[in-house]
Amino acid sequence: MNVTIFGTGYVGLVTGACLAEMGNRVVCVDVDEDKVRRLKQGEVPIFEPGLEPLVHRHAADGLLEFTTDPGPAVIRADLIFIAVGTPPDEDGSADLRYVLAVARTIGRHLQHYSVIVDKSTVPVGTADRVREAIQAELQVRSAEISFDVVSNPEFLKEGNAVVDCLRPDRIVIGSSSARAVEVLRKLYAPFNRNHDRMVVMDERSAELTKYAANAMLATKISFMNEVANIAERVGADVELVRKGIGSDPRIGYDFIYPGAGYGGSCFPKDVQALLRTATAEGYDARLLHAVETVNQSQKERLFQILSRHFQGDLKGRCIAVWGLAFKPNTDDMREAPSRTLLAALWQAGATVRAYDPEAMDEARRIWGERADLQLCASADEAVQGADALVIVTEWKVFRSPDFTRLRQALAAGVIVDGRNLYAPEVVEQAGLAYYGIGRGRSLAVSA
Ligand SMILES: NC(=O)c1ccc[n+]([C@@H]2O[C@H](COP(=O)([O-])OP(=O)(O)OC[C@H]3O[C@@H](n4cnc5c(N)ncnc54)[C@H](O)[C@@H]3O)[C@@H](O)[C@H]2O)c1
Ligand SMILES: O=c1ccn([C@@H]2O[C@H](COP(=O)(O)OP(=O)(O)O[C@H]3O[C@H](CO)[C@@H](O)[C@H](O)[C@H]3O)[C@@H](O)[C@H]2O)c(=O)[nH]1
Repeated sequence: MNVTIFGTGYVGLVTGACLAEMGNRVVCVDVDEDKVRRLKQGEVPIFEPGLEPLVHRHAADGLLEFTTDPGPAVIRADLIFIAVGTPPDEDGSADLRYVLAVARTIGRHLQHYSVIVDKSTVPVGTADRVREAIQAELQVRSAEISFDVVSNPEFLKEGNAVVDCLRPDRIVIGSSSARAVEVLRKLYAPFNRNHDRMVVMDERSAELTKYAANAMLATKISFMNEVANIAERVGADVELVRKGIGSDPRIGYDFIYPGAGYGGSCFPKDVQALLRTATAEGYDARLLHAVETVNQSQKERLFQILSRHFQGDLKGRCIAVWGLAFKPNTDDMREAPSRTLLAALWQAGATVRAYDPEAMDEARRIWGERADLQLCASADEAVQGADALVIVTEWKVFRSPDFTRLRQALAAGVIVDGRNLYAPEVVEQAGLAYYGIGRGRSLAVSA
């Protein structure tokens, strides 16, 4: 089928490459000229495992093209995906300006029936607004062209996006048009070979499904961070508690890892947007408030632990940081807990030596040159001459360091394990002070 995708970010580019992999002819449109130029030259602007080979393969066989020119891309399409950003507005609600700009562009160029598929995460009611925006442009042209707008939220995870897209748990389709659902059934048939993953519902329910999924996952994380904070106070180890509850299939092991708080481009903004939707409808979503509040204070935990260890005086201290990306296997630093930590360390007069396997360019882009930040070429280099080490992101390469060497490198001999990667007793045997998250066994809490 002829597919056009607006937006070549994590969702648009991955979707485009995966749909090309299934034999569709895909054109990706973006307003960012530099991004499109790089993509045309075969440069994939984001780090996402497995994406580069797919993009190269289908750019070479002609199934995947990139352009900044929306007109021909709209005219050729059986399906048009909207996969542009929906960042938080000033009050936390989703900013729909990019989605609606694409809708107007579609309306200006549409020539024949197409299915407009919204993949961006958008508040309930957006499908109606997209439909109205397209219709308004058609009226300006006095054009009578039928089209359908479908909500098809995306559930991929960064770092695993290609696998998630090729083998989705479910494909949620929100549409009241039988014709549009048929078109999507055909498009997604190769993804449905072993069992039908399509869940068809109305647009509003599909839009809410996306927020409900992210809010549920964020709730699990905040709940577990809350349990971790209780565990510290009562002298229990949350890692044992995690295993103890995860073995109950009703709870499960997924998304119950305590840590430095959730980050990324989705959970923080989507929890906030759902809260705003509820508030706008006169409902006080107390649970969502709590999820967000717990997360904000959890992002400050690593700094609090360091500050307590150094008795409130971090001025002139040098802190090594392993991991800057908001999670492993990505270079994305949007809302990353590392940013909260570094800001607090700088505010307290400390300097930072940081290393991340993939996010160094992004870190350079965000912070530029500063006297209080050394971006290091390796994990080893980051700890040389530092007083303490903080693990913020659980990259595999940080999982089994040589603690004896770390003891020699770290002047004050302190490890803050923000992801509970290590066994406290093993770290302590090397003569290091160990602090984890919710590991009451080794941490007497007074704060
Ligand atoms: N990143 C994820 O893991 C993920 C997963 C599921 C859903 N989502 C949702 O999908 C949407 C996109 O997220 P993303 O992370 O891919 O965003 P992104 O910021 O990485 O990419 C968005 C792209 O859209 C482009 N764009 C903006 N206006 C445009 C226009 N008028 N025409 C063409 N292109 C335009 C931007 O230049 C940018 O390249 C958001 O609503 C997000 O919440 C994201
Ligand atoms: O047990 C856990 C699991 C995750 N996290 C943190 O939660 C954040 C988000 O992680 P993850 O969900 O793996 O990454 P995203 O790429 O943000 O994916 C989420 O957001 C996407 C955008 O909406 C959705 O499509 C995905 O289904 C949803 O998992 C990260 O900071 C993680 O460190 C924890 O602290 N503990």
